Amino acid sequence: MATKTHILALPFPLQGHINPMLQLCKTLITKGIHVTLVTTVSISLSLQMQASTTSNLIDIDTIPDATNTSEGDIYQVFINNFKAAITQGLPQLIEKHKQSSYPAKAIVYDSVLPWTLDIAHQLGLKGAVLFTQPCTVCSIFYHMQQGTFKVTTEDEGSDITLPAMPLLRRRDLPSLIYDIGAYTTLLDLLLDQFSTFQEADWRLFNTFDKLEDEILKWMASKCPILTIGPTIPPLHMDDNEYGLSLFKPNAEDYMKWLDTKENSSVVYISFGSLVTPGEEQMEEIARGLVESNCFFLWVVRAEEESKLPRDFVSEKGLIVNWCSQLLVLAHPAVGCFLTHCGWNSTLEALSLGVPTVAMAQWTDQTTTAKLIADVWQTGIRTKADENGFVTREEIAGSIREVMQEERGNEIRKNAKRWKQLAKEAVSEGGSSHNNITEFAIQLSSTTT
Ligand SMILES: O=c1ccn([C@@H]2O[C@H](COP(=O)(O)OP(=O)(O)O[C@H]3O[C@H](CO)[C@@H](O)[C@H](O)[C@H]3O)[C@@H](O)[C@H]2O)c(=O)[nH]1
Repeated sequence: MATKTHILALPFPLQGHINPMLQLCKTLITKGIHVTLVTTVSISLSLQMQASTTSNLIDIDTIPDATNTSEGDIYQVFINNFKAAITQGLPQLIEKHKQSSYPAKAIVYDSVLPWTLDIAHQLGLKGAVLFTQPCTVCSIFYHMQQGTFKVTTEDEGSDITLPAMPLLRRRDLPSLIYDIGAYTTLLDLLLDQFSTFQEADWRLFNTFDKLEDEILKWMASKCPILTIGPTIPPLHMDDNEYGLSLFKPNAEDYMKWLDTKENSSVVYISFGSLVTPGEEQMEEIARGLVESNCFFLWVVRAEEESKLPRDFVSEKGLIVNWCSQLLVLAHPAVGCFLTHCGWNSTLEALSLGVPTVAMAQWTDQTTTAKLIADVWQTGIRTKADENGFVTREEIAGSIREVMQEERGNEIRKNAKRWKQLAKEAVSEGGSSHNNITEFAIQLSSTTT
C-alpha cells in the first residue's frame, strides 16, 4: 500500500488563526494527505475537541513550552515564548518523524511565524506559508516592509493611493499603521510576515479570486500565490465545525432559542476571540441593541462579562459566552451580524450570505470594514469618533438600516451574490478548489 504524504501544520495559537489552518488541513486530508498539527503542550491542553471526526483525522503533536523568560508587553511575552518553544522543539519533532515510517515532507505555517521556513529548509522540508488576513491588508504591510509606503503624522485626512487598491483614507488602513507607535510589537510581527516571503515554496491566501481580484493579481505579479479560501467547513456535512476551540461553547440552548424566532429577525453580535471593548463601549452596544428593538444573540466572553452594564437585562436578547458561530450564522432567524470584522467572521458572514454591521476595532479590521461597506457592499460601517468610540444611536441606526430599511434590501441582494461566488470558489472546478488540488498534487510529488 502506498504511504500517504505526511505534512506538519503550525498555526499561530489564536482562534482566528487556528480555524483557517484546521479547515485547510481537513481539505488536504480529503485529498489523501496525512496532517499532523503542531502546537505547544499548554495550548494543546486548552484545546476543546468539537467534532469527533476532527480528532480522528488530524494527529496533534506537541512541543514543550519554553521557560517564561521574555520581557515586554503581553503581546511580546506571548509571541516570544511561543517562538522560543517552537524554535527549540520543532527540529526535534521533525527528526522524530524522520525516524518514523512516514517522515513529514513539508510544513504549512502561519505567516506570522516566518522563521519556521528556515528550520524546515535546514531539515530538508518544504514550507508553505498561510496568510490569515485579507490580501488587501497583507499587501499594505508588504508595501511598508518593502519601504514603498509609509505613514506620517502629517497625512491625516489625505487620500492614500496604492496599486490595485481602492482609494483609502488613513482610517481605512490597518490601525496598527495609522496608530503610529501604539502597537509596535504587533506591527513588527505583521511586517515580518514578508521576511521570508520570496523563499517560501508556496504562498497560500485565505481568500478567493473574485473577492480580491485586482490586488491578488498584483500580489501574484510579485511572487506566485495560491488562493485557498474561504476556509469554511461545509455546512451540509456532519463535521460542520472547525473542530478545535480555545473556548468552551455554551450548551446549545441558543439554537433552540433561535428556532423560536421568525426569519431574519435576530441580530447576532460577536467581536471574535481577542477584542474586548471597554466598559463604556459595552454599555453603548447594550443600549444600542435595546434601542434597535430587534431580537439579539450576543457573544460576551467570560472575561468580558464584568463590563456589561450592571443588571443589564433585555427580554429580546440572549447572551452566551461562546457559541458555534457557523451554525448561528446559518440559522434562518439571523438577519444581520454586528461584527468586529475579524477576517474569519467576515468570510463566514459572506459565505453564508449574512449582511453585516461592520464595527471594526483594530488591526486588519479597519481595512476589512472598508471593503465590506464600499467594495463588496454587503454591510454598512459604523461611524466612530477619533478614538474609535461608537455611540448607541449609531449602533441602533446601523442595525435598523441593515435589518429594515430600503438600503437593507440592496445589502441583502449583494450578500446573496457573494455567498454564491464564495460557494463557486470552493466547489469542484472553482479557483480555490483547483488551487488546493494543485497544492496537494505538488505536496505528493515532493521529494525530501
Ligand atoms: O462565539 C464565537 C465567536 C467566534 N467564533 C469563531 O472564532 C473565529 C474568530 O475569528 P475572527 O473573526 O477572525 O476574529 P479574531 O478571533 O479576532 O481573529 C484574529 O485573527 C484574524 C485572522 O488573522 C484577524 O482577522 C482578526 O482581526 C484577529 O483579531 C471565527 O472563526 C468564529 O466563527 C466562534 O466559533 N464562536
